Amino acid sequence: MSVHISAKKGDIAPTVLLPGDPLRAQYIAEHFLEGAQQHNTVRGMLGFTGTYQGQRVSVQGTGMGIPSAMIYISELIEFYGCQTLIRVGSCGSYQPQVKIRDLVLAQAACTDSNINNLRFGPANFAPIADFDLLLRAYRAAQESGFTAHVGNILSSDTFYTDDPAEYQRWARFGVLAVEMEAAGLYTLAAKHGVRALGVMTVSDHLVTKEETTAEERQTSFGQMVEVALAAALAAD
Ligand SMILES: O=P(O)(O)O[C@H]1O[C@H](CO)[C@@H](O)[C@H]1O
Ligand SMILES: O=c1cc[nH]c(=O)[nH]1
Repeated sequence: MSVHISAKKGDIAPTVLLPGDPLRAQYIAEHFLEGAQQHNTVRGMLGFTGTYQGQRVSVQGTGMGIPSAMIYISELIEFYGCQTLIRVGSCGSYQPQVKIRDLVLAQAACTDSNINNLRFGPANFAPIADFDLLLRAYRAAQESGFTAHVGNILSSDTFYTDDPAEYQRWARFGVLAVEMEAAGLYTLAAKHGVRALGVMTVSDHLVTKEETTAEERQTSFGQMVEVALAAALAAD
């Protein structure tokens, strides 16, 4: 086992879906995977491995925020040898055309986190998605008739901000939406030479103030998982 995951080497598939919420990991295992076995309960950060259309897939909760997510992602890559990591999360829309329940495929992820300032000093590193995964996810969404927006997002260190209009600075530069982990995922994928993508569902809207209900989130959430699985397995 690694420090935060109790699975044995080999128990986790090379392809892993990464929801922030560990109970979403359980939901995905129960509704999308066949023969899913729980591989982690340490700190309640549930992880499961099963098959999807005959191919092994794992799903591992990451917790909220870049620091928590980077712990799990580091261990998945360095200890378990995972090669394809796809975040499946919720996000808040910054743009009127990115509507509630739409999908956002994060081509790149800005961040207000200090992770890359620590590495690169005054220069900036641009965390980006794996192009192949991104293309396959977009095509999968199109083929299924799901509305998916491709572009830049913000991975923020804060969920609650002092200034509710702060998002407009990012929105003016075309940033589509905010979440809290993708920049950490993309940075670690670049460091280790593995593939990563963030597929998000818009759960709330900073412009219109709309929010999804729990039931709605479950329905659109299914689209996000379908797209992530199609992209991951088509690329294998
Ligand atoms: O729905 P998840 O995957 O947790 O993602 C989003 O939701 C959490 C905030 O509520 C943050 O983790 C953010 O990135
Ligand atoms: O991080 C997040 C996730 C969903 N919605 C937000 O506004 N922020």
